[in-house]
Amino acid sequence: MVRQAAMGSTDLDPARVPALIRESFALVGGESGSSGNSDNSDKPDKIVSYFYALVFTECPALRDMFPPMMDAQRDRLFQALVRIVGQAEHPDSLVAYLRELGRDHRKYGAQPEHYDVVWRCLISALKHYAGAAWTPDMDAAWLAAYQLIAGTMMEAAEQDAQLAPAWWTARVVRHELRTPDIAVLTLQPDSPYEFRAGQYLSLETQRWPRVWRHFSIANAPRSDNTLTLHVRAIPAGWVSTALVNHTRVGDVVRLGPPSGTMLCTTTSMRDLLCIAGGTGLAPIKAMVEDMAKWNTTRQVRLFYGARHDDELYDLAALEHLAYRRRWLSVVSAVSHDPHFPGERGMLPDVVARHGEFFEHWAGHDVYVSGSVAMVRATIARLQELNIPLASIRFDAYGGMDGLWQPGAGQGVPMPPSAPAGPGTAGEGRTEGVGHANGAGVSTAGSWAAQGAWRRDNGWRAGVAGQVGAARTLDEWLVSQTS
Ligand SMILES: NC(=O)C1=CN([C@@H]2O[C@H](COP(=O)(O)OP(=O)(O)OC[C@H]3O[C@@H](n4cnc5c(N)ncnc54)[C@H](O)[C@@H]3O)[C@@H](O)[C@H]2O)C=CC1
Repeated sequence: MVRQAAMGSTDLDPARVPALIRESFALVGGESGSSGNSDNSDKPDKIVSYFYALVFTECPALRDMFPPMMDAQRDRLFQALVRIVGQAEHPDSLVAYLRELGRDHRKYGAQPEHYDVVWRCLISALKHYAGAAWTPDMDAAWLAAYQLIAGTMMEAAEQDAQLAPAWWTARVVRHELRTPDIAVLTLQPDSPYEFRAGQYLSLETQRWPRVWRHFSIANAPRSDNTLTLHVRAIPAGWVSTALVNHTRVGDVVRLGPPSGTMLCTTTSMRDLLCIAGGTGLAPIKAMVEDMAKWNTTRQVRLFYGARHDDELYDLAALEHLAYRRRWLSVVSAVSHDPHFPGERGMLPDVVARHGEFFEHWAGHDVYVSGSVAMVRATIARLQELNIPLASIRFDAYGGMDGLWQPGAGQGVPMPPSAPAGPGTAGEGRTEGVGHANGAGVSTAGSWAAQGAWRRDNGWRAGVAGQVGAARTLDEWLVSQTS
């Protein structure tokens, strides 16, 4: 019965799935994002802790895939749920994200049977905290959702396994301390690492096994296969501190697959406005380096901001590139030194000031990269300058997910109260959540349509097939646990 509901039978009208998912998520406090003042405010933390306790009880071997400290992991799972619930009306918009998540989970050693464990524990945890208000229709709605989630992830992982390793080892071949807090590292992966300029990767150090953090690749693809990362050591940031302060040439790290869609489109003829705050420069630098291989006509205005001038750690390289490529101009700005003789101010203000001279900011393709706060403030200011959202791309991670809701172009900024990613800002990106940019959101999808798409394309195995044999979710749960 439940499977039929997901596939569009009369048992559960598929059109009700998004509303049911939202309602049920609200029951466990999910509607407030993470913390709020309602009675539900601490439920998200509790539910995710409870979920992991169930997972590790049922399958103790899974504990070895996770880091000793689970705080960031808990946060990421909740953010992923928020994202899925937030886009429940548009499951087709989740497919690319879920495929990336599936590929990325190969590095943890995730197997198809693990998805079953996760499903049982997730639904048990949701029901436990929702209490009596939980209804059988909510079971069916979540099952429909999970069928898409797990099926898409497993399929992507399986396909990726034919093409690429689950992870790469890479040796540090260069380590430059540009400031006491910022290092530029060059890595030599052990086998070909294919990526596109503007993408990011996840990285694990030997010092902190199983703790993965995201960093943008700061270079265009090179013939020698090396990768450069820009890393700022964050106080109490395990991986970033290890990379900046405790990593030496010859050390080995592990890399996950490249992700992200903040790519420079070669088909557009428009000039570029690039805005980079601090180490957020990394993906922008990669794009500019890439453009140096093929661009001749498009003007690129790059605004590069730091708090103090000694933190403009890559300015010399940018100016050198601008000298050789006349289509590139770089404006550097310092925000926290009132005596700095050059351009002063926060990046959005500096960009707005220069817009007076460039009446055509609105005609530019815009790329923004930096902290969550910087990206939010910059997008808000760009909107004041009548720059259409559809022309703005940003490198979003973790906490940026809450910035977007389906609807227009690249997305629609939400109020600042939208969920941010506590505890991980500054450590690159939040693991397991990925980007929120891309080519807009289609409104054509539905859970039913996605189910049909899966079926037509031979969606098989895993949760979908197994649950299908049971008549109700509870029946299936009993059959799985007995
Ligand atoms: N390492 C990497 O590969 C990447 C890092 N990032 C993120 O970039 C950020 C870089 O941080 P930091 O180097 O510490 O730079 P930062 O926080 O010192 O900011 C640099 C500049 O950005 C602007 N800015 C910062 N906060 C702002 C706000 N609230 N409103 C308006 N403008 C603001 C200011 O002009 C400031 O001088 C981190 O959050 C990091 O996670 C993003 C992409 C890639």
